[in-house]
Amino acid sequence: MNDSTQEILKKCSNLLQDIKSKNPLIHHITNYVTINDCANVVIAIGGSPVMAMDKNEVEDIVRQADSLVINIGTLQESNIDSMIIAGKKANELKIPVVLDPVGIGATAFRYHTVQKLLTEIKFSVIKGNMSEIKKLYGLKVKTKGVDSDTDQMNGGVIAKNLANQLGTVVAITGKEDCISDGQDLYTILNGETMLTSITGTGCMTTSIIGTFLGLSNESVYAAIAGTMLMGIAGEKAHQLLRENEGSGSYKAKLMDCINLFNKDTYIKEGRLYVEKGSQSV
Ligand SMILES: Nc1ncnc2c1ncn2[C@@H]1O[C@H](COP(=O)(O)OP(=O)(O)O)[C@@H](O)[C@H]1O
Ligand SMILES: Cc1ncsc1CCOP(=O)(O)O
Ligand SMILES: [Mg+2]
Repeated sequence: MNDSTQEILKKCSNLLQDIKSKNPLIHHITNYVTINDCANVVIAIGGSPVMAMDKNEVEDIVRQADSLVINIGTLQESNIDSMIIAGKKANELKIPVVLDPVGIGATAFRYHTVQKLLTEIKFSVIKGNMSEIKKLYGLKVKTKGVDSDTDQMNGGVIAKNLANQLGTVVAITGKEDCISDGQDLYTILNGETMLTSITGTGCMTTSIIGTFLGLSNESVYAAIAGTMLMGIAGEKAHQLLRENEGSGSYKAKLMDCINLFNKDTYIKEGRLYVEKGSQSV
């Protein structure tokens, strides 16, 4: 691990402490499958969630918020205007916005909505699984609902190129997580296959990134800190599983590990690989 890796882990650690002391408010326009889990992870790391979707109130809510999470998991026509109103207001007020394009490859409706969101809103971070980011990048993908493509090949190149194209930070989750601001590439080796045995770990990762964004003006560190937190917590939760305990117990332990994640955890457990811009990926 080189110095710059250590510095980044320290930065993640400091950001987490800031969340705990400042309690940022995170506005979500999100899906009804994982909404409660997303609210709980935000609280577990020290933030304060508010879920508000109606177009009559999103502008008032986002004004009070430190960041905005837009997640299209159960996209409905009525929420598209809300997303655009909230996103534009957030941009105007310089409140960071993160997008999770859940299941973008599953329907034309989701795909065209994301294209519209991209023309109307400037996102600080776009976080998706491999299928979602490949679709956004214009590749042909095998789509099965909101599930991810297990082929993780070229994740680094895709993250970097897409981040460049869209002028944002791109975070791809999977066996390895690839994060890029278009210049540097950060690969997170933390993670645990059991994270895929419960729904919502991707959405929760996005909400955690959103919480970090509420305090950091460097989006790439918010994306690293948020993504790595889920990977490490996933590993720790797995270590705590006893015989005869399955995905239900894993979910409860995951929430505990997210809540008990402390300032030293990044430094002790973080497995991060950094490739600076001049190095080709
Ligand atoms: N094969 C895997 N091995 C280890 N960790 C994984 C694996 N697949 C996904 N993860 C982790 O699970 C979490 C959710 O990622 P992912 O499954 O890609 O998102 P989504 O739930 O949106 O499909 C992330 O923390 C990611 O690092
Ligand atoms: C199952 C499902 N269906 C629509 S949204 C959703 C949750 C997706 O959560 P994640 O992207 O974290 O797996
Ligand atoms: Mg997802």
